[in-house]
Amino acid sequence: MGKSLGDFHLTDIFLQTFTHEWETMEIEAERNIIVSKEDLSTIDQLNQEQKIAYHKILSSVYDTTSTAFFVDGPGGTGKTFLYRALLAKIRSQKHIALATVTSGVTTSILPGGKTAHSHFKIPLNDDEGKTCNISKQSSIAQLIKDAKLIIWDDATMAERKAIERFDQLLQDIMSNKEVFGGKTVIFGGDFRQTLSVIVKGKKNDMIDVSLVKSHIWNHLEKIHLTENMRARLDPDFSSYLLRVGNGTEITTNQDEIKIPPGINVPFIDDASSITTLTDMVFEDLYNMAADNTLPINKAILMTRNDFVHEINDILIDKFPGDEKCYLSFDQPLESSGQIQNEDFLHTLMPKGLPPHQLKLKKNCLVMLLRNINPTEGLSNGTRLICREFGNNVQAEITFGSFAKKIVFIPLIPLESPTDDFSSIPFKRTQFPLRLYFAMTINKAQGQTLDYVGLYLKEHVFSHGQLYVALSRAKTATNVKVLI
Ligand SMILES: Nc1ncnc2c1ncn2[C@@H]1O[C@H](COP(=O)(O)OP(=O)(O)OP(=O)(O)O)[C@@H](O)[C@H]1O
Repeated sequence: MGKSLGDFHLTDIFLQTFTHEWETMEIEAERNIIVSKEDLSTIDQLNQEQKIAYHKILSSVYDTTSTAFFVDGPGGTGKTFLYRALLAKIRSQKHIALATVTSGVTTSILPGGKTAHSHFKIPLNDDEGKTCNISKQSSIAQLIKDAKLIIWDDATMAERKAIERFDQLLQDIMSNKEVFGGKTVIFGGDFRQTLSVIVKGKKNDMIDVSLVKSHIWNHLEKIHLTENMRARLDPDFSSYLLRVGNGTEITTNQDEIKIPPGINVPFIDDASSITTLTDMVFEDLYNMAADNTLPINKAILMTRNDFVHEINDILIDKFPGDEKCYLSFDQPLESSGQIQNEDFLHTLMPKGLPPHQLKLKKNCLVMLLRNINPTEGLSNGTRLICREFGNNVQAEITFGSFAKKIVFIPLIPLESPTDDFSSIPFKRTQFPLRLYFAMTINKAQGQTLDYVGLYLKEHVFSHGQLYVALSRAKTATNVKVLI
């Protein structure tokens, strides 16, 4: 059974030594990131807009006058593609470039990507103090000092205070009062895709806490990408997406956006409509199970976790092959009455945790739920195909720089999220995996999918969420929406 550091009841001195060694390993890995041929090849593929941005940013990196940038572009305009080209160029010259994202969901999309919290120890909320927890003499500070470029993707999802603390940290480490201590920093994102910055916040509350309201905003040189590279083969679809994202698509009297007829799957009843949608998206389920070389890049997107589990259960039952079912070991983190009951804990399904009953089959697609080893390609959000089952799950990485690599996923203890107030705090020991037939819209951010099924079992709470979901697809013919 896997254990966490806390299970060993280590003394403070041991814990400090362990943390120090762990950090040293992480820094060493960061300094030695291997650039894949695929990432290097992105440099020659940049479109005109990306090329101009690429050269402008590189001249800031190598000149003495450094600039901070904001790369703005609707979904699919190749922001990530541009970052990958920049990271590949700088790292291939044996320099350090740090890739940061706001949310753990998107860490796997950038090579060597880590959350801002784990990279720069930025406090996540006000209770944790006002500055980043990094001393000027530490090896992390030295790494930051040595970095030629720092990229922070999805900065539109970050609270401005976090970015202001990051600015203070860089000024302190660099002993330089210029913005970001005179370092070349790129922020990027798409305000149309901002799902929620504050829990249950209204649009104006979200704007108030976002980067645009910070004094830093005016210091950022804006770079705009406009060509939708994801949907470039379907210009009408691309224009429709932009109207949805900009809030200019015509709405009904109830402020609802009409889904074009070709995309819409009419609702008859729950069971038959789900069958229609799943058959459309996964028409080749038998081929997927039989041919372990087939790239699987499709998913059904939904608004809520419990709906996702329902669809995943239906599809794993349909997926041909023998089932392997792993049962988790669940323990409460607080001791009181009802929550002591393990059977009750088994029924809980908070976000970011694997299910109590993890049903898998050979060649089915799963998503990793934790950063096990980002420098070796195992990040939160990494997509894998299950190959063999034993004490570990043997799986193959499907996309990105580590594609085709065989990895072993261990059993680990995972705690329920602290920001999920509907759940009881507990620890689940399970493989950190979830089936990938269906996922929440939130989890799909940053991805490009060959086929998207969208099941809106309840109204999406914002145009932004609808926009994120639809804009994962490349053409209108490869999107189906069931309402
Ligand atoms: N210059 C290019 N040549 C070929 N393909 C490209 C180019 N730029 C982007 N793409 C492809 O277009 C798709 C979308 O690109 P990317 O994910 O970088 O966009 P994005 O702006 O980061 O999107 P999102 O905001 O939705 O995360 C990807 O499949 C990417 O590989």
